[in-house]
Amino acid sequence: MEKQRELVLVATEASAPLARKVAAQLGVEFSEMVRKRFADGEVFHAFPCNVAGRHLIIVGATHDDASHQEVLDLIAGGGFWNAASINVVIPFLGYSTMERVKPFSREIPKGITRTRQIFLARPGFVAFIDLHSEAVLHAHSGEIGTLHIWTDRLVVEKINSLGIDDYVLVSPDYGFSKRVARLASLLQCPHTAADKDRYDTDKTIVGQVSSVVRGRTAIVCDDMIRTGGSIIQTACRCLDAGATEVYVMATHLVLAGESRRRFAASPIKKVIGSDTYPGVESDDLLDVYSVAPLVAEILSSHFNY
Ligand SMILES: O=P(O)(O)OC[C@H]1O[C@@H](O)[C@H](O)[C@@H]1O
Repeated sequence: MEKQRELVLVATEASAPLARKVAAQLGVEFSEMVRKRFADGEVFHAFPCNVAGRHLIIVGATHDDASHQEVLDLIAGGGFWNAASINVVIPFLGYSTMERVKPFSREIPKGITRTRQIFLARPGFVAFIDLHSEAVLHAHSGEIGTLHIWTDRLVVEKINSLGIDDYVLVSPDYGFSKRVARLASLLQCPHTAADKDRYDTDKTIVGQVSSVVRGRTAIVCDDMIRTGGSIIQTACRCLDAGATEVYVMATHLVLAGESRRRFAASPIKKVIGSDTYPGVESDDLLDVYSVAPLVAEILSSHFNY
């Protein structure tokens, strides 16, 4: 088959489950990288097939340092073995919330510097999914094709599938309210935003929510859940303001530390999110949908299939 001959789809170790789903949707085989670990922790990588003259697709979240480095290694490897083009899909971009710094803070804007490392490895095309901020797209000088994929269509399908009649979308902060307003216009439902303040690395405080939620189901939407602090507080403010029940939804389910336990103890009805963050699967707490159909569609149109 033409497509199978022209494309090679590989992934970082952690993003292989998502990459398999993308490959199935795209109608190509998933090529598992050959990996061997040395006693000192160094990792040997080899492509399982010839990539020379073929379009290499690399799927890899950069959620931890090892995966970030693996993405860089796979891009460099594709160049070394003469892939016709190197195309990267980053389902979750690590450090994406550190994209701006306060004047004189001496902070390193790692959202920018780490994204720049990816661009400097010389891929031809990089696609990101539901970025915290599009500022990172400007971390290169223009010669690389970038695409920011919004998952609006999947979110709309998921909310419609819940079968709730009267609901309000709620953003935990004003920064995300533009996206929530866009989703609300697609779903033709009301929307509102809470007022969130981040006063320390993992600590936020969320103010009151408008009475538009009274007597309705509130669906709190955000780009990511890390500790769960922002979204759980927003859910509680919705109930304080008279919401009948609360669902929460975020693309990237990081779920760090004690967050699962906090959700289990919260009044939240369901935690909904996608499979961009490695290791996330549906269970008693989580309702996970896949971004694979959307990623496959984007890749098909990128390669003109
Ligand atoms: O409150 P937790 O879950 O720790 O962190 C997630 C929040 O931190 C923000 O920057 C994200 O956009 C999201 O609103």
